[in-house]
This record gives sequence, structure tokens and C-alpha cells, in this order.
Amino acid sequence: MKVHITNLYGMAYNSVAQISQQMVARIGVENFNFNELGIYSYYDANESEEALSSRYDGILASVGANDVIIFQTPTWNTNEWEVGLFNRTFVYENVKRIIFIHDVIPLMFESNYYLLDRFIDMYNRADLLIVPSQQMLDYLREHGLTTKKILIQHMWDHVCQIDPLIQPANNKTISFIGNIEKKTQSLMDWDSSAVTLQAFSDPAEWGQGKNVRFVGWQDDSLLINFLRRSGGFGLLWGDKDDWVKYMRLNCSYKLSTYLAAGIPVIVRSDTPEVEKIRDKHLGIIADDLDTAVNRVAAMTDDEYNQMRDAIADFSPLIRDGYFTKHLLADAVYKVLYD
Ligand SMILES: O=c1ccn([C@@H]2O[C@H](COP(=O)(O)OP(=O)(O)O)[C@@H](O)[C@H]2O)c(=O)[nH]1
Repeated sequence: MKVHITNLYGMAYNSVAQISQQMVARIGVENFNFNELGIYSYYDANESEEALSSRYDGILASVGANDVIIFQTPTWNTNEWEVGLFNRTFVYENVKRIIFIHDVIPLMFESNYYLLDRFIDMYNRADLLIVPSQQMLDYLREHGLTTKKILIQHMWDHVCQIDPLIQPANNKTISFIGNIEKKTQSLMDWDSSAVTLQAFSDPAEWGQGKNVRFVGWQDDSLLINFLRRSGGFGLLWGDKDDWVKYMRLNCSYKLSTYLAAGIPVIVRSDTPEVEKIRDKHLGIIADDLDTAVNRVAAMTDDEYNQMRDAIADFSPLIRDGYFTKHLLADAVYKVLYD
């Protein structure tokens, strides 16, 4: 019996969808001897049926009867393409199918909502599903999900190394490592002089005259220690309507990046892992930016260092990939035995 895992290629080098799939696949290959099924992301709408059929056969060439396939989804090709690949695996006898849901496209973009039933129909044909959160599971159940075997991801890993000589300090800085212009309009109205907003993008007009520091995109090899050196907090935010709703269901990659770097986080009270963040003292919980900024401005070094030390205790799990190792091992075990 072989275990296969799909892996995404062809996207921009800074695509977080690709970065996260490649990290999961690498953990599976290096720790459990999984076999990789490479998937190229491309514009598939005009591909002939014949070409598509050969492509599917090529992707699945190493699969045999009784194997396990872990599909990392979405593949970011069209839904028809993805379902087509999934369907093709039914020609192999007794193959077990695990779908690892990284994102649910119909819930990310309102214009794709009409596709939700088709996605759920595919999820229902999996032997086991890995879902990002209990909240996502509840949502999918309310919308027709019936798959019995379920695992909850809870948190991303961010495999990396830190420089332990750099200690994050209570600098009055809030870092945001996402796309401000696309997802967080309110950050563009930054008006705090006490706390600096650190944006990981190129200088933009909206930041002029404000207490905003633009540091540009940092390659993964630099990002973690850059965040450690900056200290302060890592912000998880969004204020576009569909994004706010989606953030209540998904597992945020940037949340794990901040924790991997060892800096406390700022999250809303409806963030899926908020209880762990509260119980383990990993950051600040605030539902509006003013409250968050005031808490950061008023924070004492002692209070900050307690959070930093609590994160240092827990974050090796994220940096060494234990959430994913645990999940992948459990998924294979559960699909074959439990
Ligand atoms: O300068 C940067 C800024 C971001 N990122 C990566 O981009 C991720 C955030 O992407 P996104 O906002 O799509 O993640 P989400 O939190 O929405 O899952 C971070 O965790 C980093 O891995 C990076 O490598 N360099």
C-alpha cells in the first residue's frame, strides 16, 4: 500500500496556497515516505477531453489498487477539473480518498458561492476529510456535508528555523503580513502615533504622512527573523464582508507565521482558535482596531514578555511541523483502521 499526496505547482513563487501545499507534501514525503502527485495549476478551460484524460492518467500513473490518496484542495484549477481528477481515481480498486481542505473557494469569494453544492458533493465522496476548524465543519454540515470520518486541522505549521539570539521585544509595532489593499481597508486609515503599523508591501500612497512603515515582501528565509527583530505584535485582520465571514471558518497561515516567529498575535473574538490563544496567553483579543492599538500602546514589558515566553514554549510544534505530522499520520490511521 502506498500513500500519495497531491502537490501544487505553477503558481507565483509567493503564492501562499502553493507554499502551504508544498510544506504539507514535504512533511508527508520526508516523514512518512508519501509519494507525491504533482498538480500543475493552469488555465484548463480550453483543454480537449483527450488531452485532459492523458493528463489525469499521467498524474495518477503511480497509483495502484488499495492505495491511499490525500488530495490537497483546492487545486486552483476549475471545479470541473478537480472533480474530474477525483472521479478518475474510482477506476482503481479499493483506493481510499482523503481530502485535505485548505480553502473552500465558494466561501472565499461571493461570486463563487453558487458552486458550494458541487464542492460539498465531492467532499461527501471522500473516505475522510480534514477540515480547517470546528466552525467550518459545522458550516459544511449545515449545507449538506455527510462524510463520517473527519479530522480538524486547528492550526497551520510554518516550518522554519529561528535565530534564538534575537528576542522579540515590546516595540510599539503591529506587523501585518497580508494584503492590506485587498482585505483590510481599515488599516489604510491608520491614525496612531504611538504604535507603528509595519506593512509587508511596497510603499503606497495611503501610508503617506502616517505612522506606517513599508518593508516590502520578505522571502520566507528572511521573514521569520525579520518579525522577531521587529518584535511587537502580529495582526490577523480583515474587513471586507466575505473575508470577515471566511475568517470565522478558516485556518490562517499568517497566524502560524507570527507564532513561529515568536511574536504575540492580535485576533478577533470570533477567530476559530481564539480559546487556545486566550488560554495559552498567546496574544490580544480585540474586535476593533482602536482597542487593539490602545492595548499595544499601554502594554508593559512584563506583560509582553509573559506572552512571548508562553509562545516560545509552544511554537516549536509549529516550526517542526507537528500539527501536520499529527494530522497526516492520524488521517491514514483513521481511514484504514478506525
Ligand atoms: O513579506 C511576506 C509577507 C507574507 N508572507 C507569507 O504570506 C503569508 C500570509 O498569506 P495570507 O494572507 O494569504 O495567509 P492567510 O492568513 O490568509 O492564510 C504569511 O504567513 C507568510 O508565509 C511572506 O512570505 N513574506
